[in-house]
Amino acid sequence: MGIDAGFDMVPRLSNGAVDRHNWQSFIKLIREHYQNDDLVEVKPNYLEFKAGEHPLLPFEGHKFLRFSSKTSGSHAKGVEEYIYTVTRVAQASFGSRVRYWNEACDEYGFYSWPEVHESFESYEQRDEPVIPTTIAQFVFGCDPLAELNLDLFEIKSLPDKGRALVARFNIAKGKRILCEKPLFTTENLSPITLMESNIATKLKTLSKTEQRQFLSLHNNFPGKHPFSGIVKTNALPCGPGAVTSGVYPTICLINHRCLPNAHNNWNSDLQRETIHAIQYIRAGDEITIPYDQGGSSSSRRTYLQNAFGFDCTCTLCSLSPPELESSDARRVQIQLLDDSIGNPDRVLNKPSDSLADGHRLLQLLDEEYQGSAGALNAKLYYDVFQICITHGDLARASVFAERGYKARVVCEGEDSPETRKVKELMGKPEGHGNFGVSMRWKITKKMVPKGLDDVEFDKWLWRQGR
Ligand SMILES: C[S@@+](CC[C@H](N)C(=O)[O-])C[C@H]1O[C@@H](n2cnc3c(N)ncnc32)[C@H](O)[C@@H]1O
Repeated sequence: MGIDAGFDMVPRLSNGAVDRHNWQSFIKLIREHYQNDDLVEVKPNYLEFKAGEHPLLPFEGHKFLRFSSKTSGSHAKGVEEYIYTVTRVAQASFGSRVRYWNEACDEYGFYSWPEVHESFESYEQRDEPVIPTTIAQFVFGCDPLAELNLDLFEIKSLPDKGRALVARFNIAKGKRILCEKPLFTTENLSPITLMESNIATKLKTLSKTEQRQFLSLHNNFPGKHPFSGIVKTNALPCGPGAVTSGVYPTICLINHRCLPNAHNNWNSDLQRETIHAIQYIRAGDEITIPYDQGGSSSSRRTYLQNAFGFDCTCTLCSLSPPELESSDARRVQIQLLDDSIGNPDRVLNKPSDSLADGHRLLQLLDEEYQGSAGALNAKLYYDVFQICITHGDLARASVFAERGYKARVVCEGEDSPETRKVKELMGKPEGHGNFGVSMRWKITKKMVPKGLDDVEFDKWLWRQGR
C-alpha cells in the first residue's frame, strides 16, 4: 500500500514526426536538467530515476503512458521532487495532454495498471522502424488513406507473367492487402476424370458471376480437362500441408516470386485466405507471394514447373551464377537447420546446440530474405520458444513467444488463430504442453534482464558465452 502520484499522457503520443520531435526535445530538456544528478541514469532505451519506484521515461514517446511512483514511505525519499519537475516540464511541452493525478487528493491515473505495465515492458526493446506510407502518416503518425477502405492494388498485365496485382499506394509492412472467400475448395482427386466431374458439380452451385470468375483464371495445363487445369494452376492449400485447397477470384491473380513481398495464409476462423505485406511495398511494385517450398534454385524450378507449369524468371532466379550459388548455399543450409531444429531428441539432450542452430538460422534467413522472412521467422521463433520451455526457461520462452507473435501479426494479422495461440503463450508460456519436461534451464519470467542494449540483450537471449 501507499499513495501514488504522477502524470499520464492522454491521448498517448503517435509515432509521427511531430510527436517524435516534441518528445525528443522534452527528453533533451530533462537530460540537461539532471545531467549532474547521479540518481538519473541514462539506459539504452530510457531514463531511470532512482528514487521511489524508479519511474522511467522511454526514448520512444509513443510507448509512454505514465510517469509515477509511490510518494509515501521510507523508499519514496526524493521522488516527489522528480515527479514535480518532470510533470512541469512535460506540461510545458505537451499542455493539457499531461494529466497530473495524486491519490492523496482522490485523483487517479487515466490508464489501468495492466496497460501501464505492458507499456513499461515495451520500453526494453526498440521497435522496428516503421516506414511511413504517406506524408500524413510521416507527420502525424496516422494514415487517413486506410480509413477510406480503397483497394490497395490494381490488376495489370505484365510481360511474360500475364495478369498481376500491382500496388496502387505505398503499403506498410504488416498491412492486410486482401481477405478473400474461396469460390470453392477442392481436393486433388485421382483419376483426373473424377476430379473434373467433381469440379463441374461445384461450379454448378456457383452464381454466373462466380462461374465467369473461375473460367477467366489462367490455365497452364490446357487439354481435355480444363477445370482441373485451372485448379492446378491457381489453387492454394488451405493451410500448411493441407490436402484441401481453395480457388479465389483475385488472390489467384497474384504471381510468384522466390523473394516475395507478401504472405498468403488460410485463416481457418474466417474461412478466408489473407494476403499481408511482409515488407514495405512501393506504389507501382508488383505484389508477389511464394508458390514454392524453398530449397535451391534448381529444386524450386523443378517444383514450379511440375506443380504450376511455368519457368520462374524472378530476380533471384535471374542472378549471376556466383550470386545464385551463394543464395543456393544459404537456402540449402536453411532447409537443413529448419529440419534439425525441431528434432525432439536433440531438443531434449542438446538444447544449447539446438538454440545455436536457431540463432544461425535467424541470421541466414535475414541474409537470404533481406529482413523479410515473414512466416519463416515466426516458425523459427516458435521452435526456439519450445526449446526454452521444454527446459523450464520461462524468461527466454516469453521473449521468443513475443517475437514470434510480432512476426505472425505481420504476416497473418491479429485475428489469425495461430497469432492468438502465440499471444497466449507470450503471457503464459507455462501453458505449453512441454513445460516441465526438464528443469535444466529453470528461471522465472521475471528474470528477463532490464536495461541492456540490443546487442547485450541478444547475447543473453541466445545464451551466448555460456
Ligand atoms: C495463379 S496464376 C497468377 C496469375 C496469372 N499471371 C494470370 O495471368 O492469371 C499462376 C500463373 O501465373 C504465371 N506466373 C506466376 N508467377 C510467375 C513468375 N514468377 N514467372 C513467370 N510466370 C509466372 C504462370 O503462368 C503461373 O502458372
